[in-house]
Amino acid sequence: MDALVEIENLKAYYRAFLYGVDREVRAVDDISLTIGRGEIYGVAGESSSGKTTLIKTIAGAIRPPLRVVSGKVTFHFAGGTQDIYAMKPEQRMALRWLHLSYIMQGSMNVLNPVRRIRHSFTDFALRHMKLGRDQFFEKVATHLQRLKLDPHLLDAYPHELSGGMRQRMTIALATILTPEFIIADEPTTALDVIVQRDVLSMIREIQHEMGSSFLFVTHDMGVHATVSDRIGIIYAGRLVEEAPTRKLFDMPLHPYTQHLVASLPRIGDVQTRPSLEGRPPSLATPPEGCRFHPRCPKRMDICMQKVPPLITVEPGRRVACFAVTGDQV
Ligand SMILES: Nc1ncnc2c1ncn2[C@@H]1O[C@H](COP(=O)(O)OP(=O)(O)OP(=O)(O)O)[C@@H](O)[C@H]1O
Repeated sequence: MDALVEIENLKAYYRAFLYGVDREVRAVDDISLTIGRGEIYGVAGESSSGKTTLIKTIAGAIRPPLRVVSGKVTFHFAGGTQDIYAMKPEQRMALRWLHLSYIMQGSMNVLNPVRRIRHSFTDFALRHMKLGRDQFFEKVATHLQRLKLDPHLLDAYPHELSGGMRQRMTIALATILTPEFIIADEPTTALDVIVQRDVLSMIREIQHEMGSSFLFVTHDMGVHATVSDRIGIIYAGRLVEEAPTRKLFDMPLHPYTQHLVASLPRIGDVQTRPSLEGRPPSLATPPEGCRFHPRCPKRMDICMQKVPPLITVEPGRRVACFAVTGDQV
């Protein structure tokens, strides 16, 4: 695989005062993964598992109380290879929009609610394009048409568009400079199912036509099944399984992934799906050994004592579970 982004042994903790005690919240705890050129890498996990913290840490958007304890993030963009933590803040800013862009859940965060949409395009993209205004807007119109959006919408205010249309416009904005890497954080969570389908197929088309890589974060396994090429499953700040999407759904290996896949609704279902007992642990006081062991139906003694390493069980497939790999450390 031709790597675009390499994440090695990344640890990022928050400092938090909980009940008067100074603690570390281990939100990203020793994560290593590689995002290939032109692939959609999905990250799944339940609420508070560390997905947003992982995104912030990869993008180098780190502010107290979050700090990177150790690890490395390397981008292999067209301009060369960059170690994100060795870069100055202004160098990191220079990557934004041109090489790396974001699609977030709330499109209103990006589109200025009191200005016509065309201003958002000039604010973010004009200076990077080195074009006169007329040529710039010609290019924007072509891009919108390619994404099946009417260029006249540039004269609208964001509130005049439906939620789905606004999110599509945000995606057009995030992709106008054909960035190599796009981070999408729950981009369809607030949309109804039909609109969600449109937005997902738009993301797929962009990936196909522009060859961009995506880090696509959502808790929704149904969305991952539609859009992601590979999936990394995060539980309590750790990557517990990684596999190509089809394999992950056909034969999930980790008991937590098995639960996620089994709880997806299926047409014709008459039975309710069994829920997992217990709750995810506090990341300030996670359990010893495997963090999933208190809820795991396959728990063994070793799981309470040792952290299961993420082991490659076949090419492109990794899992951190003693029940699958045995004790290989
Ligand atoms: N500013 C902060 N200070 C302390 N702890 C924090 C802070 N922000 C997040 N956390 C903690 O870090 C952990 C991971 O949070 P994060 O937001 O990354 O999870 P998430 O998987 O993105 O959740 P969600 O899907 O609900 O957004 C949680 O335990 C959360 O409480």
